Amino acid sequence: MLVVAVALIDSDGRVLLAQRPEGKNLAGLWEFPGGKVEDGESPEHALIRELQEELGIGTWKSCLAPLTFVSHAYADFHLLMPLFVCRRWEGVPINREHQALKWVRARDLSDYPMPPADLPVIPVLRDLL
Ligand SMILES: Nc1nc2c([nH]c(=O)n2[C@@H]2O[C@H](COP(=O)(O)OP(=O)(O)OP(=O)(O)O)[C@@H](O)[C@H]2O)c(=O)[nH]1
Ligand SMILES: [Mg+2]
Repeated sequence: MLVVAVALIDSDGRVLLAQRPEGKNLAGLWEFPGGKVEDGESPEHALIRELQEELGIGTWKSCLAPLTFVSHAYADFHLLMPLFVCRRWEGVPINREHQALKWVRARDLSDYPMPPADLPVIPVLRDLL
């Protein structure tokens, strides 16, 4: 499964985490906004679409910088997830689909339970920030 996600970074160097909705797999865990890449979509286009759907913000391909990727074997599928960094967008993120949104400092990321696939990303973000 190809999923694209983003670390949105604000002007204070905090990262936006979003709590997965009730009823979805991994409900309650804190994830990076994003979602599945649909047929015929580029990863960047899928991410721009998901940011609009999930957070009501707009951004541009030129503002998406590749950071790392995740490759993780879940019991029922293998997740391949490119993770972009984005520091410029228009609008203010609003919570349209998640249980909660939270701006988190890099050193505090481990206080928020994340999907197992995401754990290797934490030190990468700490180094970046
Ligand atoms: N968005 C996102 N998905 C993640 C992360 N880590 C991780 O394991 N995933 C997995 O990636 C898969 C797809 O995510 P998703 O549920 O957000 O997909 P989506 O937005 O397209 O939702 P939908 O299928 O309900 O329309 C899920 O199985 C989810 O558990 C993460 O940090 N961000
Ligand atoms: Mg999603």
